[in-house]
Amino acid sequence: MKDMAPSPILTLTDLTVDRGAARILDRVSLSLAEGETLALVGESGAGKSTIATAIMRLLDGAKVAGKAELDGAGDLLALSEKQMVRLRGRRLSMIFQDAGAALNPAYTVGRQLVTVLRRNLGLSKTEARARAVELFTSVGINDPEGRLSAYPHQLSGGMQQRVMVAIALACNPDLLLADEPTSALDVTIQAQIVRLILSQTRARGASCIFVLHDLALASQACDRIVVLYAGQVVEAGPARDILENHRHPYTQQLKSCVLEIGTRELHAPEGTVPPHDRMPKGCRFATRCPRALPRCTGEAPPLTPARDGDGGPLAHHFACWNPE
Ligand SMILES: Nc1ncnc2c1ncn2[C@@H]1O[C@H](COP(=O)(O)OP(=O)(O)OP(=O)(O)O)[C@@H](O)[C@H]1O
Repeated sequence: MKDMAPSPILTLTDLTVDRGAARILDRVSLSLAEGETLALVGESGAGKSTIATAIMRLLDGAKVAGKAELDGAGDLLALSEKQMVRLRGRRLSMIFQDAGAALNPAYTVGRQLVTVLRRNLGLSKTEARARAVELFTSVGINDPEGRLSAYPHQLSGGMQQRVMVAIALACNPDLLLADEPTSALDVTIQAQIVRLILSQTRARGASCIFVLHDLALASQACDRIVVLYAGQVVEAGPARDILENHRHPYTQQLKSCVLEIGTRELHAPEGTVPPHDRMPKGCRFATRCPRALPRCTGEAPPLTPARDGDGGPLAHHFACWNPE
């Protein structure tokens, strides 16, 4: 019988990142199916951006171990910089938190987009300009022809991020990494930009890893959620399972914080994350966990499937000795 499971476009195996004595990411494994959107959630410092940046091979001054296999390209962590240059933009693209800082202030946004199109797709000047107008239209930029000659500072934050989305999607990448692309924007336009990124990636059949703070938004917008705590995956699975049938007490805390405060912003649960260079040997969440048992401080819980016999990398799993 033909296997109908979607094939993974990206598989991370034991991705580990050290900065000096601090272990920022600890054996993170996850898989992303073709055409799937996956949200990385967790409070500040959990390592979400580090995962995205490690996949792009844009981490400076860190020691990276493990594997990041992109379908058809092999282990990204083992490729040369020259090979990575060929993949960035074409197969992998990233949208950063602050579009204002990511765009070059000295060039018009049209020139920046046209350059990407010409360099990666080998289009002529006229073809690239026509394609740039189409892309600006698809990301909801009014007067796309006129806006091509604007400098970044002449555009609002929301417009700048739309330009970044157009640049990131210009070469139809297979995988888009969006690192909290709305954190520098007004609350009123945050959801619009998230929806725009997801609709545009889905329309192109691309996969997307979305770094988000907001568990509610992640569960509405994405297919799967990975919850990170202090550099480790504590729970992962289909978005609905994570929202409605989560097993890890940290996921519960993330969810109740949002619900209690009644905003769309993720507020950190009480207490603080242990420092990276002094992580406990047991469960890292034990010091803040209302369900902690003596075992939790002595022994780290392994990731366990939430349902018997449900062991695939895309299934719901969690790491806890005393789950909800
Ligand atoms: N360039 C750097 N030098 C030193 N430490 C860093 C650097 N970048 C990140 N870190 C540390 O790595 C840890 C993980 O950071 P990361 O930005 O990946 O977390 P995050 O979950 O994305 O948080 P946020 O939501 O605040 O962006 C943090 O403790 C951070 O201080």
